[in-house]
Amino acid sequence: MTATAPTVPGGWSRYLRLWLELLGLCRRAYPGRTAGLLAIKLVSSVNVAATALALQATVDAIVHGDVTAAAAAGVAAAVTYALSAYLLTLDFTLMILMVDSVGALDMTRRINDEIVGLDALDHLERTEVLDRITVVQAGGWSLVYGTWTVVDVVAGAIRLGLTLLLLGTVSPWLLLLLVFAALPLWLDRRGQHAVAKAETDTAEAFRLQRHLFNLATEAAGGKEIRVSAAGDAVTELQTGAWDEAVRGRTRARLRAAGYKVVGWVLFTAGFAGGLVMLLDRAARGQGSVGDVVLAITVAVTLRDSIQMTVARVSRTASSAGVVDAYLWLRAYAARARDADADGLPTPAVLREGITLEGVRFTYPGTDRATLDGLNCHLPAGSVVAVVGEYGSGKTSLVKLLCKFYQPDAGTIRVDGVDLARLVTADWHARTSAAFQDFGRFQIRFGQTVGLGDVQRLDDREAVREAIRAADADALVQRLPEGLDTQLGRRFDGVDLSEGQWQKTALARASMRRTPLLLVLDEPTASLDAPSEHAIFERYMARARELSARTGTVTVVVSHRFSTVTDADLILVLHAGRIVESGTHDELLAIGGRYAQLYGIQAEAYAAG
Ligand SMILES: Nc1ncnc2c1ncn2[C@@H]1O[C@H](COP(=O)(O)OP(=O)(O)OP(=O)(O)O)[C@@H](O)[C@H]1O
Repeated sequence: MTATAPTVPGGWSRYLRLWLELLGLCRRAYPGRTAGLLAIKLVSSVNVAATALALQATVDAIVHGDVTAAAAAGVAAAVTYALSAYLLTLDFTLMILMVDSVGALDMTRRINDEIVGLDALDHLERTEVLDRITVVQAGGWSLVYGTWTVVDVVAGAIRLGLTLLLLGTVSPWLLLLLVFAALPLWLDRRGQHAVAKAETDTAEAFRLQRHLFNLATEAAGGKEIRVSAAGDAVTELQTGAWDEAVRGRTRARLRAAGYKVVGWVLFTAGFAGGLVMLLDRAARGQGSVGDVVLAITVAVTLRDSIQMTVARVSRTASSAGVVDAYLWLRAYAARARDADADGLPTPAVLREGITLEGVRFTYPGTDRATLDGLNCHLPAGSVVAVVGEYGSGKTSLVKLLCKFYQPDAGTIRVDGVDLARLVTADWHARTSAAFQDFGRFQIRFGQTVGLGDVQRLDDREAVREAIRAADADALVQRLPEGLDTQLGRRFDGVDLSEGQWQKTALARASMRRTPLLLVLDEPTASLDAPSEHAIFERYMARARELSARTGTVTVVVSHRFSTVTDADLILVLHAGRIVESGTHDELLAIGGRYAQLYGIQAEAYAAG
């Protein structure tokens, strides 16, 4: 995926399409409730005019001495007035139900499916994507709420239109109130725009604050913070981030409030002028008494109508920040998926292997290449060791092989086909990997292993086989309920040591039967020397077995050189470049960097 931002097609129509789509979602999930809500909003919007007309008829009937007509119109006025209050309560209750169910449940699932479930990893390290995910995840419900607010705006506009129509029948001059009504709307929108921008601008500071909070309260980071007495320093950093975020948002909210006050002052002036004119007409005996009552009734409710419409438009505008972020993320995800849609199938078996040609890679948001000028061939069926000092780029190289990122330049070929052209999900389905920062899935032990091949998640025999491959049989035997043991103390389960968690990650990586790429990134970093030895022996045997079955390339990353001496090919990385490559014996014979570092480590081990 390229680093450029996606363009979201369609100006205003894109909002309209999304609102209609979300209304469709509500209709499919709750047809009765959706129809009910639409009906309530429509009836409410015409009800005010009905009340005003009934009052006008009542007063005129009284003036003409027609008691029966006056009583009938009076009852109609009372019923429509009571109906307003009843509909308001019903509307509120149904709205809450709708937003809770569709907004919280269905939208969260959608957001996860559409955006968070992207196959690549680079989006999780791009701030422009992360900022939007922060906004959307916190406000998924507001997408649905915003949609219904748009329906409210339409209903409010109908109500406002009817109100103005009735006022126009009394005096066309009263229609000027429309101009005064538009001013607060426009000013309020400007304020909301500033607030939405401030929310996106400060999302990073909020994320930092949450990260620091989690760091201090979760067991892993919390231990180190307590031992190093860094609690105050972390709190200070957290307060700083919080302060920055809140200050930005408060400034924008104050500006928005200022716009609102100015808008209301202007409207109040216009409204007062209209009332003076009405009183003048009444004093000069123009129109019926009923007309005057009608004008006063609707003029009084006009204030409410406008206030409600302004509030709804601002609510819609305030959810526009979330809508924009959501549409941007959808376009981003669609582009990523489109790039994959025409992808080529992953081969069933590797025949030649994986070839890197002039590969350069720079992490998103950084300006220095982490890997540069990588040229090498990883033959099908081989065990390739990648060694080098800390930070030399070993893990970055395997991330490229796993297609989590795209190189900035150069190509990675799989049996001659550019890896970028293979369907990412298919390539992932044929990749097995245990990473250095392995996941600690706090579910049942059997599941944490079975997740390595979801199709065989419940295949206990397959899970047991993977456990044996990772030399973790003894660990399972010690667990109170074996494969069914719940992991993680937070869930009333068993906590594992670092080495034991690493073994579960290794077992997970052993679930797939036909991977084309098997990545073991520092697979024994948390294990003791005997376990390390046993694991390497088992993995060399497994690599040979996979090699015969599917031509799998096994890539082992290690900075302990002694563990990889049996590899078919050793790549020595230094500052993002391959500086030497060959077998252990060949590299020793060269007497270069590998030989030097191997010698130093062997001495250190002997001394230890
Ligand atoms: N997500 C990232 N964003 C930006 N820079 C990164 C990221 N991950 C790694 N780097 C940088 O890339 C360089 C290579 O890191 P990498 O993890 O590939 O090295 P490594 O050889 O695997 O190191 P180690 O032996 O410590 O695991 C380092 O300078 C690191 O800071």
